[in-house]
Amino acid sequence: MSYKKIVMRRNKQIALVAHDNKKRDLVEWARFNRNLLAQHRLYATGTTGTILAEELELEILKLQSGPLGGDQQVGAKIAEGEIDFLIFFWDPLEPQPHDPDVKALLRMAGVWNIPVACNRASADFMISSPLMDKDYERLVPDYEVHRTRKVVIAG
Ligand SMILES: O=C(CO)COP(=O)(O)O
Repeated sequence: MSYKKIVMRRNKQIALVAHDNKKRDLVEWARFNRNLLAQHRLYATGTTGTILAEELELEILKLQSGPLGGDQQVGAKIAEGEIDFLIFFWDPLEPQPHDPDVKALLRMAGVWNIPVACNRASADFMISSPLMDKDYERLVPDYEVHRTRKVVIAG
């Protein structure tokens, strides 16, 4: 895999998502880190975003609720290069009606080398990392080979 280096924008674009049993964890974490989060541009799936906007009194760009396509919207934003970090407290103990979308979102983060925090410990490491600094150059996979892939059609 070859990579292109990109200089990251000063204000990072962070997507915040939590399943219902994990919303309390995310809210507590976000309250504690409110001032750090306030320096960035925040996106969230519908219900998570509504709760966070109320709790933090910060502007949050709200997408659809997860089961209605919110995870897919976050995934699309990742593919379009609009999200720098994903904080996704997914529930490891309960199946979701939109599990395929959850998997697809995590897959997009993998495809585009996006840092993902799936719980409070990993979110702590992410938000406190010196790599959040504006000079950090992110490695973006170069998928030119895939884009120009030739498919031989028999017949
Ligand atoms: O279901 C979700 C993520 O998979 C989150 O959606 P809500 O923020 O709308 O609850």
